[in-house]
Amino acid sequence: MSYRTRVKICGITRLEDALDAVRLGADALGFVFYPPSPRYVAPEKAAEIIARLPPFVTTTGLFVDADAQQVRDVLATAPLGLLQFHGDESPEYCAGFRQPWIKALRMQPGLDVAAKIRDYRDAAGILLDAWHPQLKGGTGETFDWRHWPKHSGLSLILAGGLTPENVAEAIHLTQPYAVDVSGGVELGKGLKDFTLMQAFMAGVNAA
Ligand SMILES: O=C(O)c1ccccc1N[C@@H]1O[C@H](COP(=O)(O)O)[C@@H](O)[C@H]1O
Repeated sequence: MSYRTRVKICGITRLEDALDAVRLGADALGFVFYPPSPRYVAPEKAAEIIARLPPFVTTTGLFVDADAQQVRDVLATAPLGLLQFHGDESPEYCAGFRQPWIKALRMQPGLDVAAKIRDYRDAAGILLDAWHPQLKGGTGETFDWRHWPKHSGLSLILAGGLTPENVAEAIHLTQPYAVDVSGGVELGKGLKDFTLMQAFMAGVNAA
C-alpha cells in the first residue's frame, strides 16, 4: 500500500499565499524566523496569517542556530505547532521546547546520515536538504537522492531544490513521508505563485 506524501510549503510571508497553499492541499506551512533569510517574516506578521488559517494545518517555525530565548519570544507571539531547526542545533537544544520539532540535516559529502539520525531520535521527523558552503537552506539546490537513507525509523522529509518538474521523480526514488518546497514555487523570494504551487501539488499527486 502506498501512502499520500505530505506537503509543506515553506517561506510564507503573505496571507494570500498561505490560503492558496492550503486550498491546494498543503498539509503544513513554514515561517522563516532566520533574520538573514530573504524569506524572513516578523513573528507578528506570522501570527496575523496563522490567525486566518482554517483548522488542520501544521504551522511550522523555522530557526537557524537561534538563541533559545529568541525561539521562546517567537512562540509567545505566533502559535506554532511545529519547530524546524535548520542549523547546527544539538539534540538537547531541540528537545528544550514544548513543541514537537523536526531537525534538518544538510547532506554534506561524507556526512554519516544514519548516525546523525540516531543522534536526533527524539525528533518528530528528519528533513534532508542540500548542503551549501555558505547558505543554511533555501538554496534551490538538490542533493543526490541516491544517498537517501533506507531504514531510519523516523518520518523523513525531502527538501532541497524541489520543483513542479522534479517532485514526482524525487518521491518515486526516495518514498519520503513528506516533501518541503520553498524556492520551487516562488516568483520572487518569499512570494509564492499559485500556478507553481498548483503544478507542484499535481506533481506530488502524480508520483
Ligand atoms: O528559505 C530559506 O530562506 C531558508 C533559510 C535558511 C534555512 C532554511 C531555509 N529554507 C528551507 O530550505 C529548504 C530547501 O528550500 P528550497 O526548496 O531549496 O528553496 C526547505 O526546507 C526550506 O524550508
